[in-house]
Amino acid sequence: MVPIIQVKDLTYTYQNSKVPALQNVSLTIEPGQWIAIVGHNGSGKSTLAQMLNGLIAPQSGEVYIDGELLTEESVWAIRRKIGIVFQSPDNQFVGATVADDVAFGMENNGVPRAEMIPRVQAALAQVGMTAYADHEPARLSGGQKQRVALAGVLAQRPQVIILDEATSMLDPQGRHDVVSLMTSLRKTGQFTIISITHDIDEAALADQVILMDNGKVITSGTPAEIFAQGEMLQQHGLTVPLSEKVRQGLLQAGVKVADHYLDEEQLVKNLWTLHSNK
Ligand SMILES: Nc1ncnc2c1ncn2[C@@H]1O[C@H](COP(=O)(O)OP(=O)(O)OP(=O)(O)O)[C@@H](O)[C@H]1O
Repeated sequence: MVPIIQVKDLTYTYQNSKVPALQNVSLTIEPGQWIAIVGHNGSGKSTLAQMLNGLIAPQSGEVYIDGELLTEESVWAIRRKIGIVFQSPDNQFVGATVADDVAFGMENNGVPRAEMIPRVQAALAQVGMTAYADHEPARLSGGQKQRVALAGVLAQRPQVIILDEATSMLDPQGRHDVVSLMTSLRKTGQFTIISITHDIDEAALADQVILMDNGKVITSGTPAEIFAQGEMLQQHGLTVPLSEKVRQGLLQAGVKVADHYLDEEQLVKNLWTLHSNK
């Protein structure tokens, strides 16, 4: 299988900075996966995301999307394969109505008008925002705005969706709505989802977690593999999910919980089984 994303030895230093934002970053992402990229502020996550769709060109190294090398010539075709939803719900709207806004990316890509309408409708249905098609984007809640931004990306039928801290400015309900949407998009198997996040509980839902620090990839693995390394996470300024803290606390107190990472639901089941078998 051709990896959907392959990054080889990427290095980048911003013009006005002495410290590299990315240093020899290499990684391979298989299609259909949900990847969480975690790391504390300034670790290089957003720079990497912008490099994946050619918003920033690498100073050295290579980016391959779906087997194709990202170059000045290929960047426009490749951008159609990769949609990004950014952090701020307020800075990504251009249309007067929600429907106009969802259509905007397709207009830029020269999709015929007759094709645009059903694609807008389908994308709005996919994010549960059909009833808001004629609303002004500015009047929506933060979570609704991010769902509309995601609809704009979906309407372009990308292979990869990057969410660059797309839930970080949302209230718990908005965050929950966007994360549920990501879960349902994953189930379709049609997209590779790359979520850059500070929310470790959100990262726990991913298939793979990539930990970055100081412009480097420190480690990657399943959430279970990564969260079992609590000390290492702390060294890089991150915490472990609540369920893992509870599990470790219980182990220390002599409770015979499972000896590996469990998400909240699995931990509750594990404790219930222990209780029932007493
Ligand atoms: N436009 C810029 N000009 C100069 N330096 C920059 C610029 N953008 C980012 N940097 C620097 O590059 C490094 C990586 O930043 P980047 O935004 O990629 O990290 P991040 O992990 O996404 O951080 P955050 O979680 O805060 O968004 C940091 O040292 C940052 O200060």
